[in-house]
Amino acid sequence: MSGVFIRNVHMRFGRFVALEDVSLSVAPGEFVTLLGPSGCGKTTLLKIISGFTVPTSGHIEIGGEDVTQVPPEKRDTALCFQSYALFPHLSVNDNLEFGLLNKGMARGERGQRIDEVAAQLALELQLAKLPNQLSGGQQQRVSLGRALAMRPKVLLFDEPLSNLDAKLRDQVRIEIRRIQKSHALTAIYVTHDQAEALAMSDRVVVMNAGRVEQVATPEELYHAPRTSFVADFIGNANVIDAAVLGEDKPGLWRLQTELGQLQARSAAPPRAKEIRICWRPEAAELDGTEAQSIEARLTHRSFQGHYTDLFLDKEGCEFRILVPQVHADVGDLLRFTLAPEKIVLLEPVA
Ligand SMILES: Nc1ncnc2c1ncn2[C@@H]1O[C@H](COP(=O)(O)OP(=O)(O)OP(=O)(O)O)[C@@H](O)[C@H]1O
Repeated sequence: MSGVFIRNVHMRFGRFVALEDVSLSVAPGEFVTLLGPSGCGKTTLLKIISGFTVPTSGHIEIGGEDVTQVPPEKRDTALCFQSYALFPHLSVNDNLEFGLLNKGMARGERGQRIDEVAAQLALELQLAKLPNQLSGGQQQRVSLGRALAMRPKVLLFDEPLSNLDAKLRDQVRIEIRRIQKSHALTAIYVTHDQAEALAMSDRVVVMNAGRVEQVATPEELYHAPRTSFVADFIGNANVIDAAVLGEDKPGLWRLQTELGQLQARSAAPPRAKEIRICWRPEAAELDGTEAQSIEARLTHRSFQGHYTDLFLDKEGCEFRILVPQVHADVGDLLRFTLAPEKIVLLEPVA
């Protein structure tokens, strides 16, 4: 088992800074996702870990060894791309076997590995076909199978499920996770799909414009985002500005906001006098027992099945709440409560 250590990596393309001082430690057997919007540097970082790109400065360690200058084929990693990079003249079976042959694996074991991944990825009936006789989703699964069959110390994935339909994507996600866990492989997975990142990962690295915004478990990212970027990128959040007035009791902060004075509970003190705060739409309660309440006008409602999405406005400050049931019409004034524990203190206002 090998961990990956990324230390102070910078990457410049000419004058453009693609990665700025990125550091990250991935434990052996851990599944870590790089998540962020298009162009934030996820693929560049993955290419640096796999050895296809050498960083402008900084270091990569795999299994305790500095591999920054080691070529990709000499690192025990397998990279599974979004574009499949299959050998067009080889059958599916031979594509899956290629890396195993290069590794010098015995025939019996090769056959066993291929049968195993073919079954896991529902490719048993495709083994004799050539890549151009497969659908896009099947090609993507062959590419994935090729990486999984190798069982390298570190598995690297770049949006490997982008061409699968929703149902197959769910199944393959579970398979990837099962194989990775059962062989205790270290995995680094790139996606811009936050639902995928939350569902699959031990920890998620949220990236923004070449920098790491936050590294945390999915639960932590959702409930305790550190910045408004993270709060907004992971699920839905109401983000507003607040001025810190003081500490009413230890860990209970009084804030002045557009919604009036609010109390927020946080063991860590606010990072400045003027900060952003957020809360999740489902954190508010209509008819709640909490003393801290807010009155606002309903501007739109959208029925979602087991809950209703309410859009509210208080003197120009707009926000959303999710409630299980509501008997109110657009234009009505609604009172809802918001517990201080549900309000998260974010970064200083720039
Ligand atoms: N070889 C290169 N030369 C110049 N600029 C590059 C090069 N490779 C990447 N970049 C730039 O670096 C930035 C990060 O690219 P990268 O592919 O890492 O983004 P990403 O987060 O993976 O995006 P996506 O989700 O769209 O794949 C982009 O602005 C891209 O244009």
